[in-house]
Amino acid sequence: MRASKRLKTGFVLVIVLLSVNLLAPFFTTREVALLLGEYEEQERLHSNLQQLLSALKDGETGQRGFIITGREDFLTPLYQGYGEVDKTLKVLKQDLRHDAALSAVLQRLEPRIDEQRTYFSTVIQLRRDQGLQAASDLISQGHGKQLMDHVRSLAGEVLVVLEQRMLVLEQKLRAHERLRMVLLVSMTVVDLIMIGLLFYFTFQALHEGRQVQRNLQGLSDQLSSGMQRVELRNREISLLNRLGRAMHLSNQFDECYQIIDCFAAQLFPLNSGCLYLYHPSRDVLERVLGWGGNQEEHEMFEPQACWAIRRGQSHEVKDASKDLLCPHLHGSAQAPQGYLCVPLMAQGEPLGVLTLLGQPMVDQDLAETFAEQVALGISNLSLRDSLRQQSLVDALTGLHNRRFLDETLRRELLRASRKQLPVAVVLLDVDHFKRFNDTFGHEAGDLVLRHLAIEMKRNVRTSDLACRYGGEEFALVLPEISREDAIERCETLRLSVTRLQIRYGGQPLGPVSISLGLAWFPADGEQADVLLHAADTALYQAKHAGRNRLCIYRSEAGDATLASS
Ligand SMILES: Nc1nc2c(ncn2[C@@H]2O[C@H](COP(=O)(O)OP(=O)(O)OP(=O)(O)O)[C@@H](O)[C@H]2O)c(=O)[nH]1
Repeated sequence: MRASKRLKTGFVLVIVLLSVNLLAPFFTTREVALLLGEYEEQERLHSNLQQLLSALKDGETGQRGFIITGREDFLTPLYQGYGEVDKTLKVLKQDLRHDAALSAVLQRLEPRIDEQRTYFSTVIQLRRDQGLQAASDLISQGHGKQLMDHVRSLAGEVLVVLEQRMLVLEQKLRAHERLRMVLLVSMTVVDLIMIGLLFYFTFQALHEGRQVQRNLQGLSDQLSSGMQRVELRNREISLLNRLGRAMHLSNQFDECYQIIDCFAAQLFPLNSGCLYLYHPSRDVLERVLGWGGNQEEHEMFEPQACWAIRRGQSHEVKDASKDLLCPHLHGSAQAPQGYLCVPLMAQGEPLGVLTLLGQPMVDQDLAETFAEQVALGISNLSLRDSLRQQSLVDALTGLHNRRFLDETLRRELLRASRKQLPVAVVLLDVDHFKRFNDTFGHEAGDLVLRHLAIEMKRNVRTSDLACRYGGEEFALVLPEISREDAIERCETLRLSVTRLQIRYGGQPLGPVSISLGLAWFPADGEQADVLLHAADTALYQAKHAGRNRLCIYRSEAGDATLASS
């Protein structure tokens, strides 16, 4: 039973007991009052009878006084005593009319009193008439004494009965008194017990109330900390979503690393961290990003130096004296305090590792979700970059394609314009290329194109651009080059092509030559299409002039100049 319920029951019991406490004395007191009334009645009867005897005695004394002295005034007590006796006798008869035993005694007593009164009257009259001697003689016969003794004996009978009754009533009164005391004491004890129990239940109820309050407070605290955790989780989820979206929109790795840096600082504000990615050679991991002041970490390390990479799962170190410390973190000031390495995986392939250091330890689930997002973002970016590279590279020759040329040439011209530097644009075409196809087959023609591409790459600087412009036509963009150097470069290429000895299926394909047209920025045009058109015009002129030569565009004449033959 709960304390509050016990408390209610206790209150009801106390009210019941208090009611009994009030009623019990009422009943016992009423009983005692009745007994007392009865006792007083017996006592009054007893007293009346004593009074009656006393009056008779007074009367006898008065009668003796008169006999001895002869003086009438001695008779006054006798007359008064008999008056009193009559009155008392009448009252006694009235009071004892329902008491058969005592009424019978009274009925026997009354004639005796009357007889005694007659005897006294006779003696008194004799004294008056015949004197003292005659009265004394009569008295000395002892009849008067006998009458008095008889009266006393009858009155004594009544007195004894009354005294016995009074004794019985006294005993009853004492018994009632004892009962009342026992009741009083026991009720008091029960009351005290009940009050004690009430105190106990009240204390229990209060204690239970406080316990309930503490429980409620605990629940409230749990709820509020749960809400805080939910809010934190929501914030983390929102940050992770934003990280994913931002990485998806990013086209460059540097920008992508900045995004990771920005979100890592918000998700793990109390920790520092590093992001390592596999080098294209895949034999080492390079640090591409670090945040939170951990510059003492290694710039690169071998895959074997990280337990997370070796095991293919997160590696957490809470106590450096008990857990395995990754070798790539040897010498780190923060790592012995605790760290977490999470491998970055995409489509089952390891991309790198995320290392989070410092106290408090990061939430592993959050770190792994973050690592998943980062791996996905980097993997997508790599894929997009690779697709973009593929879309800008010609599959046959490995040179950039025309689309790349269009993008790059515009940028190069802007840069050259800012710096006021020249740019040479060259278009070149294999002479009588159709013959290779027709004579040896299309694949042989492809082979010629691939050899030409190799020669082009060999003869340009890394800052130059060699592209397949379309079909058997190619382009060169040579920034920051003097006119002489550009002509020399074209000539070197043309001559190297003529020295080619290409064989297809064991069969020599014969001599290969190219024709080239050169236009000049800014002299021949400032726009890409204008320059390309000028170079094409010069190329046409080279073909027209007999092929295997370079022609330079002449803008003022709208014509091209032969530079070589
Ligand atoms: N094998 C091969 N042939 C190609 C490719 N692209 C274009 N061609 C062929 O190259 C030939 C180009 O020939 P033409 O433009 O008539 O001129 P040409 O034979 O090069 O003679 P010139 O007047 O010296 O340019 C066409 O037959 C095309 O089909 C390619 O990728 N591979």
